Amino acid sequence: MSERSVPDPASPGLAVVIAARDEEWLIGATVRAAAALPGAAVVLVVDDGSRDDTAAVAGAAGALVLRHGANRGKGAAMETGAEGVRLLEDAAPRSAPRHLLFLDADLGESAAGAAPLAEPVCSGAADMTIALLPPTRLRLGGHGYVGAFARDGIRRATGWEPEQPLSGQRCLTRAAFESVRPLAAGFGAETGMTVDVLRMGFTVVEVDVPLEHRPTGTDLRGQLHRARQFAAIARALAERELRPALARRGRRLRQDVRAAASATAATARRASRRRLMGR
Ligand SMILES: O=c1ccn([C@@H]2O[C@H](COP(=O)(O)OP(=O)(O)O[C@H]3O[C@H](CO)[C@@H](O)[C@H](O)[C@H]3O)[C@@H](O)[C@H]2O)c(=O)[nH]1
Ligand SMILES: O=C(O)[C@H](O)COP(=O)(O)O
Repeated sequence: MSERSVPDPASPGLAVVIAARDEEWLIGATVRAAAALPGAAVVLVVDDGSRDDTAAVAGAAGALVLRHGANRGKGAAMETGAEGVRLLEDAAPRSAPRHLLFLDADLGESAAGAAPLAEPVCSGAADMTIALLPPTRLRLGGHGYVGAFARDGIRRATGWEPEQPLSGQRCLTRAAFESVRPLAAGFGAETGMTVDVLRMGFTVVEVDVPLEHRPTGTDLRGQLHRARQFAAIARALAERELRPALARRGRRLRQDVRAAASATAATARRASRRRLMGR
């Protein structure tokens, strides 16, 4: 897709990135709605190893499409999308890099409601926004235990408690995005990103948006999906709680090595003095 002109030349504008796996039914409507968002200069779909016609449908709807030959998970798809945006900008340099607006592929026409998500980032009021979907549309499937787990982990790591921690509909500046790469793997990406963005001192706000996404069911497939989310979030949180401990351990190790090295040098100096005096 060719890049469309941004109405305000002084504004960085938006690059919409959509990770999609087996989304041929909704991706076309999502892409068309995303392309019509104010400031959306490019819509980039990352087909994450789909087994259906997601890539072709997205391309026909006007998106630029990048493909993973095999499924690599949501976090990797988001990173591929951001890398695609960077390559586009390298080819046509701009004064300000575009903000990234991440949307899921299953929003369909409701993606048209994502505009308020970008406003605080475009105005400089926030470095990252997270979408708050209407609760009636959100709560259709399970017991919300995956969300509760992520929420609790983010609060323990940062002191901030998001209402909808899993939400992948989010907008952030490139500076914020670049500072938190690499993202956590798979469905841990959002939880890890929120922790890292906050720890880097960036501002995060949740924004009400009238988006609708496909609810996760309560059948076996739905519960396995939740189990995968849970495992990825647990990993993202464990990595983040471990990092300061590892850094502390690393500092201690370096101190011990330095101390041992200077003790060895002192012993060698003493031995050499003794040898000289003995002569
Ligand atoms: O291996 C995968 C799996 C999914 N997706 C895409 O990721 C998005 C979210 O996946 P979905 O199956 O709809 O998961 P949900 O449980 O509905 O997702 C909720 O929870 C996820 C984190 O656990 C967030 O990424 C989503 O934004 C949030 O709506 C969709 O566009 C998928 O096509 C991929 O790109 N690769
Ligand atoms: O779709 C989602 O956001 C997750 O799979 C969690 O779903 P639940 O809140 O219905 O358990």
